Amino acid sequence: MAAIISIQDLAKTYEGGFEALKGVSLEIEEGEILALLGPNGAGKTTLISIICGLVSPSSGSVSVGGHDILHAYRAAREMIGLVPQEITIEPFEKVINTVRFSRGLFGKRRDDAHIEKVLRALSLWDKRDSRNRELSGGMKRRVLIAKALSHEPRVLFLDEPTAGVDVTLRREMWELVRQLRAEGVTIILTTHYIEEAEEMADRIGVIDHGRLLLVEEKAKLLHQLGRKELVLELTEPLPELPSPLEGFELQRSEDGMRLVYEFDAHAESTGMTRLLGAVAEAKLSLKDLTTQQSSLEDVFLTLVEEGRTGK
Ligand SMILES: Nc1ncnc2c1ncn2[C@@H]1O[C@H](COP(=O)(O)OP(=O)(O)OP(=O)(O)O)[C@@H](O)[C@H]1O
Repeated sequence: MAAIISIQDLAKTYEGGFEALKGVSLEIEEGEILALLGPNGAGKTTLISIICGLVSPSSGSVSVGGHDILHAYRAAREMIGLVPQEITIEPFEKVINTVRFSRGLFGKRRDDAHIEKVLRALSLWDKRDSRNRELSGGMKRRVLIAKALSHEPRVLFLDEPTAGVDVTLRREMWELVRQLRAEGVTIILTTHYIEEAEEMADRIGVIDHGRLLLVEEKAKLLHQLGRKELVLELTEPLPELPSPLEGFELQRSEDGMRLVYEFDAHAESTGMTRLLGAVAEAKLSLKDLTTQQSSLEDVFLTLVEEGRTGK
């Protein structure tokens, strides 16, 4: 797949000297769903805002569909729909006019059929003649999405789409995002919710302190997460591995009181039965036996921690 967004060595230092982005390079492929994960203040919104032309970069370059965001701003911006974090809609305007107007801003001719399709997809059609201020918070959020889709963008940015949104609306949004992807729209979402990234994304990027720490296929990350550990706590210290256990890749703790066996939880054969047979043969006395699985959350925290300590 070809890259629809190409980000090269992007940096941003805000007035006052704060470095919000420190050299981010990233290729976003056409048709993918990319989730950007990161703690508060990591630089996610700054990154999105630069791509959408709301914040100017200090250095580096970005192109959208081959259009440079500085030199061909209009062409680049036209390809993008942005759903911002904060609700910004005219309170007294009717829903349908809000969405129509957004389309007009991009110089696109009026297309009521498209506006109807978008409003229906977001369960807003029945509310089309309501004033924005009469809507619930969740519905206002849908109006933001409808606005972002009004000009048929090829790339959709969702900045914290489901923050403060109830479970039903969250599910509906996920469904909508999938539909859009099926239509070929590229989607970039920022989130604090690891489960959201897990549920939705094709690739996951982790960002912290203005740096992109990792971008990885979700399937690969989940595979790594499929690694489990079996921990054997012994009643007595083991000075060395007894011969029945030699064929296994076991880690022995320094004090000799623990053995750790790593295995792939998805594999057909985990080797655990054989291992436990060998443990019995070696006549080891066990105090406890546990399995642990690292979650995406663990991986995320480890990465952020490593990124901070510069490992
Ligand atoms: N206009 C600004 N002037 C100065 N500093 C700013 C400005 N906008 C953002 N920052 C700082 O840049 C850093 C990154 O902010 P940004 O909003 O990009 O983070 P984020 O990852 O989107 O965080 P959150 O998850 O909280 O939305 C923060 O420390 C923030 O205080």
